[in-house]
Amino acid sequence: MDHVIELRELTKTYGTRRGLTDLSLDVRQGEVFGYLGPNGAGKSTTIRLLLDLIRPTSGRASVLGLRPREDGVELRRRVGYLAGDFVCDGRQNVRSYLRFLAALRGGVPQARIDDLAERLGLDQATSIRKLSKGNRQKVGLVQAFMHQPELLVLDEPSSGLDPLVQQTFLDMVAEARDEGRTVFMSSHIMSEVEAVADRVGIIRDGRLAALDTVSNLRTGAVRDIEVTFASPVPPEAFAALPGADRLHLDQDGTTLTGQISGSPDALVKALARHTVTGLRATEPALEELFHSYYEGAENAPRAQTAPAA
Ligand SMILES: Nc1ncnc2c1ncn2[C@@H]1O[C@H](COP(=O)(O)OP(=O)(O)OP(=O)(O)O)[C@@H](O)[C@H]1O
Repeated sequence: MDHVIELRELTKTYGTRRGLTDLSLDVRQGEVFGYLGPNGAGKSTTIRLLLDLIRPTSGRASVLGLRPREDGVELRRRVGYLAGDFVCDGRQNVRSYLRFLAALRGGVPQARIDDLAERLGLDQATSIRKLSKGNRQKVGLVQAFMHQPELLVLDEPSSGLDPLVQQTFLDMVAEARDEGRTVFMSSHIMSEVEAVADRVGIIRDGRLAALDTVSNLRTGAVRDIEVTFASPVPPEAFAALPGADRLHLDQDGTTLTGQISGSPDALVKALARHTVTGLRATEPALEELFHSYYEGAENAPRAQTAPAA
């Protein structure tokens, strides 16, 4: 099975409201797939459809080769799911709550639960009822990871976690991938998706606005550049470069500024014919790409500051 998740023209309407429109998407075995989008874009709708928590208006979904509707029981056994609105309640403490969930999943070694709880800094002696939001989220993470599922489906998994715990979570995701598991995670936090995802899907208004690797998404982006030369260079030196139609050489011929879109390869080769004394170029962060995609797909992804060199 190459594709752990296959979505075909998946559409979900809520009365007259459109949750998701014609979504087709494949998630490959063993990859971490980051699913990004602003509030109300349709991320949770997609995730709920995967797990048969809601049913599509049209289109179809296949998860681990199974059909969410018909094979729900098997699917839940093989998937680790963290809901965006994960709630846990009850009089028991964290340890007995997790043991209860572990039993539902056919048993999980206590050492595995203890290890995850310890890494996340979750005190299992605390009463579920008294947990803070962040600690409830940790319970949600432990229950999603503990049975070592083939597929992890995580809706806003970092919500409420402090930065150190967020890092631990990212380590857990990377380890899951190293073990051959697949992770589908929605997020608002670009830096975490950038740090861990192999591919990214950007959803806007219920439609897929972009789907690619982080590096390919960046390739189409615009970089700001500034280059200084030891001696004047002729204006025609950079006139015919692909993607470099917005470059400007100053009157002295020693400073080149402007923007370049796509691969910087041709520019680098043209620069190599001269003595370069300074070079500043921006590396567009996923965050800027993301904002440009959901603010208006017609705008080219645009980099901001943060010198790359
Ligand atoms: N039960 C529902 N009834 C009516 N409309 C709904 C329902 N659930 C979602 N929607 C609508 O569907 C659209 C997509 O919502 P969804 O919750 O999937 O977005 P999201 O990307 O997960 O957003 P967020 O980041 O805010 O959780 C929104 O316009 C939302 O108002």
